[in-house]
Amino acid sequence: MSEENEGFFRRFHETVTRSMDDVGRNNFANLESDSKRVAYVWELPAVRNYNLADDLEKCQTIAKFPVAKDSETARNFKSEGNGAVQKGDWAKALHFYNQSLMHMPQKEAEELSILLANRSAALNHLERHEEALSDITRCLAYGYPKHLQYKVFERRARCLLVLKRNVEAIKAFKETLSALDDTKLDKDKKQKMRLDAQIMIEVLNKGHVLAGCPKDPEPVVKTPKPKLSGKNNSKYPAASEAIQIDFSEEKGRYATATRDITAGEILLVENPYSAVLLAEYSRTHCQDCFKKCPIPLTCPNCPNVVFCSEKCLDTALKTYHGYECPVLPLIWSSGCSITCQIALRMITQKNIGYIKNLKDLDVKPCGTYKTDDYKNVYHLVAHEEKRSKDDFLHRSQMAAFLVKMLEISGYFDDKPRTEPVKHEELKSMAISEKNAKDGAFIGGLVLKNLQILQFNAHEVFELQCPKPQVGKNVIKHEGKSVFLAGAIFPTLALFNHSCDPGVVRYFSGPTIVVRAVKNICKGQEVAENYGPIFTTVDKARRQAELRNQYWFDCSCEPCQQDWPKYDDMNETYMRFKCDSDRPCPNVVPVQHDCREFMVQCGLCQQYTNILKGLKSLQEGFVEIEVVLVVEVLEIVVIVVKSKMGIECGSKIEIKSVIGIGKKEQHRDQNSERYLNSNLLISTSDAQSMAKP
Ligand SMILES: C[S@@+](CC[C@H](N)C(=O)[O-])C[C@H]1O[C@@H](n2cnc3c(N)ncnc32)[C@H](O)[C@@H]1O
Repeated sequence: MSEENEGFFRRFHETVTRSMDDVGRNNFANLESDSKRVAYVWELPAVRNYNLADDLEKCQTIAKFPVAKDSETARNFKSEGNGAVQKGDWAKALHFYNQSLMHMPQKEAEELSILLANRSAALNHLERHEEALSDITRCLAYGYPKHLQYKVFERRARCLLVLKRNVEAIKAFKETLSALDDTKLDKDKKQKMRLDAQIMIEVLNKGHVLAGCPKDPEPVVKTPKPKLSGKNNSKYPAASEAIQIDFSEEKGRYATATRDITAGEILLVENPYSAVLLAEYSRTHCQDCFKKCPIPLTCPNCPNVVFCSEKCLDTALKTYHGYECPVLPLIWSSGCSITCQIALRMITQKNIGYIKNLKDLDVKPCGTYKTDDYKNVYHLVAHEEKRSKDDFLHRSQMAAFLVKMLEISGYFDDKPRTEPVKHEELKSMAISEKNAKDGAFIGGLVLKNLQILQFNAHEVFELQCPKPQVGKNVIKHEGKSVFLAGAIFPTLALFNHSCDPGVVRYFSGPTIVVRAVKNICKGQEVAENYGPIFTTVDKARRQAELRNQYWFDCSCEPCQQDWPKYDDMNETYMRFKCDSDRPCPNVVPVQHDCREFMVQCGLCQQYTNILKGLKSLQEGFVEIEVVLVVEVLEIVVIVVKSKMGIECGSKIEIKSVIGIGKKEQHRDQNSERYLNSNLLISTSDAQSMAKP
């Protein structure tokens, strides 16, 4: 990939780093706070004189992200939509109207209203009546021309009829009648429509009385929110009361079971403190709740992001998107990774007044551990004491760049800008004098966020599940998890890793759900999975990955006892933990045709009774090949192969599940469970982050 395609941040980083001599580097290394580090970067001549406008001219990726809406592009899409209507291709028409709406500037209110009316027609034909109704309301709000309104009122009435909302339909037919007074239709047509509407009102009124004047049915209820099994923990409300957070010098904080936990229990349901959608999904998924948006609402100012509802649009505009909107093309084109975008969102989601009021951040918070309290996030592991000066320098440059973007966005003036960024504003990467103090404080927070996210961010997945194929004794699911966004979950971030984890994660929008996948006894650790697990990755690689990415030496059971991977397990012998009186870490291999029940350990020479182990195997073990997620919230296990006399195709109780998804997919996903967030630059999408 060419340097231009990679984004311009790398060039900025290299230029600034090269410009520093040993004295400058030493001065930087001696700085003691994050805000001083970022302020130092802005003082460097190479940063003050850095002309980003020059870089942008060379940057090819910027062309992918238009900075403003454009009526010509919008009108071209609209004509394509109208062409598709003439051919009766309503799905294509919907696609083009969506595109047109995305690009149409807000000042073209009448054109927007016509587009929405056209889209409602397409939706009605595609039998998406609820969505057609929403577009009709929107088109009227935009000022749909009076002489055409009879059309949308009549469409509204027909949609309501299909949805059996007859009382509302009567009202809509009455609205059609009054709107017909304003039409330019010829007399006969008008008369016919009037008669049709009157007949419908009469028939519906009679039917309504005959049926005993029932109320209209309520609109369809959305998917219920996932719920914890049992009560919430009073100190950590996102977690169940079955979990507590302990501390040790060598492992920091970690979760343990306060009582026996049964496989399948939901142990944590948490909203993210911050979450950011990957750029490649910004026009297909809601920027705020990550739902797929086949009928998008668009940002009034930019053509780059979509929303699923007025509620999400409103939330985003009033907070983070209001500020990010004018600089998003710059941020995406810089090539910065999703982690850097989360570090920025942790600021933009709150206004400058809130951020400036954050006091005594270094005092450890006590009391209830709330997910939306920045202080809790601030105290997550950042390993500052182990960082090199080069690491700090690189992150400080990223923080300086991100805060410069904030300045351009109007964040410091508490007023989101609406006009596109001008090239003159990019002739220096230093922050202006008037924002120096606030800039240093916020820069310090962004730098801290970058360090925290390195160890605590999660990837958010969307489960894509096409219809299952039902065959003889087997239901085949081709579902796959797609990496959609990055997020930080403050309570889940307190769970440590084990290569034989006790839980799995899945998502309902940006909300994370954590379920036990095995029985966990009271007092035992409830461990997460940071990526490598013993079933698929050998010990040396697991240890290297965990050391490199999370800066700890894993001493979990599979690492201590060097458990074999699935593929290396030998069917001719079984392995039993040495069960002698003395604590012995050995695993005793037993041939499958062994006739003894007391076998001797090669390490401690004591005897282990293997009958106990065999009995628990018989009770709990089945060979599970397929583990499915049904409607995201329910885990169901279907046996397709069993050595234990369980019928194929039957549903079984979960005793021990190693993950969600097909065995193969589980393997693929595991390496990507956590963001590779020690990296600041991503080359294309966040999946293929390149080393800085
Ligand atoms: C997401 S945090 C987990 C919570 C953290 N222990 C705390 O005190 O906030 C990740 C960090 O926890 C520590 N950690 C996680 N799993 C560990 C383990 N199995 N053994 C030792 N340290 C671990 C490492 O320092 C790692 O960088």
